[in-house]
Amino acid sequence: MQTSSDPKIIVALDFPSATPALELVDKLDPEKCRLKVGKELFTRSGPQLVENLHRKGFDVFLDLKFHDIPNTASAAVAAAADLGVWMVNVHASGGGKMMLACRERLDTFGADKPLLIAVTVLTSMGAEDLAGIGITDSPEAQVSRLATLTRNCGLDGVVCSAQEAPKLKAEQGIDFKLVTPGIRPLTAGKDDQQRIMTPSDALKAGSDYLVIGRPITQAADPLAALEAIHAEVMGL
Ligand SMILES: O=C(O)c1cc(=O)[nH]c(=O)n1[C@@H]1O[C@H](COP(=O)(O)O)[C@@H](O)[C@H]1O
Repeated sequence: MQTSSDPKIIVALDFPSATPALELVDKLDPEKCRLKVGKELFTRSGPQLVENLHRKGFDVFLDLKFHDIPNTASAAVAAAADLGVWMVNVHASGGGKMMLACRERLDTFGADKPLLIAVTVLTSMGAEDLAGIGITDSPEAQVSRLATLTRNCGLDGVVCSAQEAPKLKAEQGIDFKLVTPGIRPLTAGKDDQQRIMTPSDALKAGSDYLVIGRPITQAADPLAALEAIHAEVMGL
């Protein structure tokens, strides 16, 4: 499923339960943003909440970052497709066999299947964090490696930092979708993110979709925060 417009902003509904999430959602316009349901909210409120968001007219990115053996991960993305979500993700570090199995399984769903994307290097990680898990390449090099693997497995794009977007667009081509969290307006704090960029700079760098959570959800006036970001990116 997809709305008629193609909103670039994906609001991360990182709330502890459905009630505060829906309080915000009821003020939002599905023509201006999409919604992301992640691990916390899905674990509490599950498929019923996703169905509710669909009834309200929103595209949903189900962000459960599957990372498992090919059989289990591909069954999980099929369950996401049954829910009718717009986008679903896996961890590229789950490897080529896992991603190929997910691709093949989703292809059985025909034209309405969700976009399938892979997380490269989490935007909360820097070079030191990578070294801690035995990866001595820079985040940029590791993102490129995982993006190439992802594209070779036929996935639709990757989750990465907007800092890597120019390089990835050049390497992977214009149609390979770049979904970028770690978006911070100049006035917002960094929180636990490391590889960050402002909304307008991210779009200029080549991001296709901006994932934005706390700068909107924790703002004193979330709707005003979203409107300000929307105005910033619409001017581009
Ligand atoms: O897959 C994601 O959405 C994701 C990948 C990544 O590398 N970094 C990242 O922050 N995210 C998600 O994007 C959102 C960012 O939220 P804020 O940091 O509050 O804007 C969170 O819901 C994260 O789970």
